[in-house]
Amino acid sequence: MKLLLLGGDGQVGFELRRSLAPLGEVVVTTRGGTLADGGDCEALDLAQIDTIEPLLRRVRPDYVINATAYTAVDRAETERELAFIVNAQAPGRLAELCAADGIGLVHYSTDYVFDGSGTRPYLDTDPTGPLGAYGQSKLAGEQAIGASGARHLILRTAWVYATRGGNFLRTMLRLGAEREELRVVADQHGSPTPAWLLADAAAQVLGQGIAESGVRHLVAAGQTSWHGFAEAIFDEAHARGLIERKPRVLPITTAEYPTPARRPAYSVLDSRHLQAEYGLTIPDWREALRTTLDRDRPGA
Ligand SMILES: NC(=O)C1=CN([C@@H]2O[C@H](COP(=O)(O)OP(=O)(O)OC[C@H]3O[C@@H](n4cnc5c(N)ncnc54)[C@H](OP(=O)(O)O)[C@@H]3O)[C@@H](O)[C@H]2O)C=CC1
Ligand SMILES: Cc1cn([C@H]2C[C@H](O)[C@@H](COP(=O)(O)OP(=O)(O)O[C@H]3O[C@@H](C)C(=O)[C@@H](O)[C@H]3O)O2)c(=O)[nH]c1=O
Ligand SMILES: [Mg+2]
Repeated sequence: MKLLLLGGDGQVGFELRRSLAPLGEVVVTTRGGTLADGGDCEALDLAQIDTIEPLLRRVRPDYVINATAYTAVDRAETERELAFIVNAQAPGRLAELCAADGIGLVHYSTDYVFDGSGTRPYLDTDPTGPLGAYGQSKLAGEQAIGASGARHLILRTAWVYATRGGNFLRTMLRLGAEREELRVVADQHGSPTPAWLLADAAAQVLGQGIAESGVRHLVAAGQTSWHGFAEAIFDEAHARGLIERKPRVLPITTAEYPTPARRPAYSVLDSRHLQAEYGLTIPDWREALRTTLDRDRPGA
């Protein structure tokens, strides 16, 4: 099997390089054509939409796994156009090309497609209503892929972190080393999900073949708040001797932490559909955090 992985240096893309390798030949792209570890790969800038077709024609993969996205939630409010090109137009074009050539497509989306007014974990089929430009652009990407006719799987996930890359875990460890006290919102609820879980699930799905096209939710089990996640990060990091001292973590409200983009107050996702379809085992978010810290030391 030949796989084309777009965005091999992102949080999820990096883990996909590992998880997809046993399935066959994996051709990897980054924006610049080199990997962060210095290795060579293919170059693809999703914002150059016309360059997608020649790459696909040359590589001729069985599946494309798209791990690229414009993920700067606050910056998307002022770079709306670029967010839509990368998160919606480019995936739409990619899906059209996949449809034409019988290529399967795996893509990732976000809990930020929801408005957060839910009171129980969101199902794949629940109505969306993104609050900000990032969520709107990701939803437009889902819709473009859905309309393309390509065989596809869109894994909607949330609160992704890893020991490398830009994410909440690494932000907390950095700020915790600098300050005695952090203030973290306690009224936004979701499910922190490690990048390795998303990469492992995609590999398992591809090993079996996409059963049915559509959107499927995939997050670690259980739920917490950003404040709860921060406390867990410091507790687990301290227990492993990764940090010398735990900062105080004060619970605050969203109103006390103003940001350019609005975020959903509740975006817990129900992963049971995907789990049943492919027989996946999904760990609890706290157990997944422990596993993550036991696998790798967080990078500086
Ligand atoms: N991070 C999160 O909390 C969540 C992420 N998701 C989704 O999961 C998927 C993977 O995200 P994640 O790994 O966390 O994101 P990262 O931000 O870690 O990685 C995104 C990757 O996309 C690349 N990229 C951005 N713009 C372009 C472009 N124009 N051309 C080529 N490459 C580009 C980035 O490269 P560069 O470094 O060069 O910019 C980076 O390698 C995305 O679809 C995202 O929307 C869903 C829910 C939560
Ligand atoms: C750094 C910091 C953040 N916060 C808040 C802001 C925000 O509400 C929350 C998380 O901050 P972040 O900037 O890490 O979160 P954010 O960038 O919104 O994370 C999102 O990224 C995109 C890509 C997704 O798809 C989402 O699922 C989600 O993971 O914590 C604090 O309360 N205190 C702090 O010191
Ligand atoms: Mg962020």
